[in-house]
Amino acid sequence: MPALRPPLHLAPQVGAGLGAGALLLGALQACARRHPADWRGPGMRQGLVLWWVRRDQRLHDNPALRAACAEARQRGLPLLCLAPLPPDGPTRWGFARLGPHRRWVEWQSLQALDGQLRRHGQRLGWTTLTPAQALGELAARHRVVAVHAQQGLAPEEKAEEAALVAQGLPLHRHESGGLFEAAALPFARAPDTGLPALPCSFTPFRQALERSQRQPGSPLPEPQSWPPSPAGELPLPALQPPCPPVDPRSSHPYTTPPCAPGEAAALQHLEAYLASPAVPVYKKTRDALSDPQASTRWSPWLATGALSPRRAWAALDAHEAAQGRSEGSDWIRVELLWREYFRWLMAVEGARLYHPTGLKPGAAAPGHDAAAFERWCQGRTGLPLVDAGMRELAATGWLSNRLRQVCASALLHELGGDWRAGAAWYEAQLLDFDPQSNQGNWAYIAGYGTDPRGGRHFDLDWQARQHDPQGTYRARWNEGHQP
Ligand SMILES: Cc1cc2nc3c(=O)[nH]c(=O)nc-3n(C[C@H](O)[C@H](O)[C@H](O)COP(=O)(O)OP(=O)(O)OC[C@H]3O[C@@H](n4cnc5c(N)ncnc54)[C@H](O)[C@@H]3O)c2cc1C
Repeated sequence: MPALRPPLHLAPQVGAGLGAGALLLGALQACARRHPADWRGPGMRQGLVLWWVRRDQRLHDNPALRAACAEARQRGLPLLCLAPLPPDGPTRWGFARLGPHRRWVEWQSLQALDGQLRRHGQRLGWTTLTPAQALGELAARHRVVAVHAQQGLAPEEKAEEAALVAQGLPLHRHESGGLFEAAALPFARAPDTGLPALPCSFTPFRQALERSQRQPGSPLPEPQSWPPSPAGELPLPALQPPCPPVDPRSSHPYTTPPCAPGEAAALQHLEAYLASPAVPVYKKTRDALSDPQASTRWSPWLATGALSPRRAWAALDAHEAAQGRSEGSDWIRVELLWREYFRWLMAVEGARLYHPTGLKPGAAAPGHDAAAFERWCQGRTGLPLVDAGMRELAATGWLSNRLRQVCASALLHELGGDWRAGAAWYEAQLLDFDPQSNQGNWAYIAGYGTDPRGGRHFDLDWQARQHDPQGTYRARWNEGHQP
């Protein structure tokens, strides 16, 4: 086996942290030089099976991982688990695509997955190269007999898959990350794509599911038997980004164990939340601005895939079986169905969700006031509730659902900003960034999505009186700041 060649291209280096470590294949090469035997093992000559890790960073309920393990074992080949990091680089709006909180959380989530895999004699390799670059490089040196991966939904994810297929890589896509597979939905499916004929808004989607009485599939168990990892050391370059300072006001301190990224913390949190008295009152508390018990806080783990939504749904079933159904448990399911709806909307509409007028081609295109957008990002709009929210987001990577709506509405309606710029800012900042939920919610509020009322304009004074009557939240985040 020849030593690994230098990478064809290196991912762009943006700032410090992960961007500065865009050198996996460089490190692979160095590793191969240090361990010349490592990448010449019989397994590698005969071939290998790959699990391409995407937004499914877990061992439980993971069809792609299970298929990769089964195929590797059946063929007697090693399994390589490889995770290209999320795309980084400057956005068209003038800021980096990965903000410091998300960057660190993405990294920690992979570290946690590596820890889980090591319990089974496996390890995780990662790269800041694109999937096509990284897997192409691998395939140039090793016989990659199969690549198993979670099926992508967003246009960028689909383009990544197309680039692998164009290189002749044997890609197997697995539906995962949602509650339902396409075939289990109660809607007709397009013969060419297999995609469902989705109702035009959320309520008929939910009602059709309720009428059909269809339930999400049961979560799959972890793989029972594991193939060997490729012989020798996996290249694990030291890419760790700096840990952002923990703001003592954070309501989701992701550097502390209960909120830490990864599957183990996700499952512990799921259990703890459902064992708490928070579930029955969820519908009444969910709009709170900063109380960590007010809503489930499952989204950061759902976003990386450390938690499967089917596992969360099944845990709710078990909770109800033991403690009874409640308004709160019903409503958590409704919210999980919102997530599901936006997944299918992205699958069906794809790139249209990124057009200036989204799903409303005849509508007036949004304007954009760049200076006002900048003030919005920095929390200097002079609108106290919005400024407080935007400061919390920048300082902690978290924002309650209510404030996500309020701040989005203010950007669009008070500040004349483009909804796509707002969506890009949330993408960079949110710990729980998820392409479907983010783009779908932004389009909805902007009136370019599936809101039957044509978009939302929140009355800021009313929102402040209703959700921050004493001004505590505004004081917490605005004190000491000039607008
Ligand atoms: C403009 C805007 C952008 C958003 N961007 C994201 C995003 O990038 N990632 C993300 O996960 N959520 C996003 N949301 C949805 C929602 O704000 C978060 O899912 C929720 O605040 C997460 O907190 P939680 O886990 O405590 O939610 P809960 O209130 O406990 O809800 C339980 C789960 O249901 C799902 N859910 C709840 N509300 C929504 C919703 N409106 N749309 C889709 N799914 C929902 C989430 O998976 C959530 O974890 C966005 C909402 C808005 C208005």
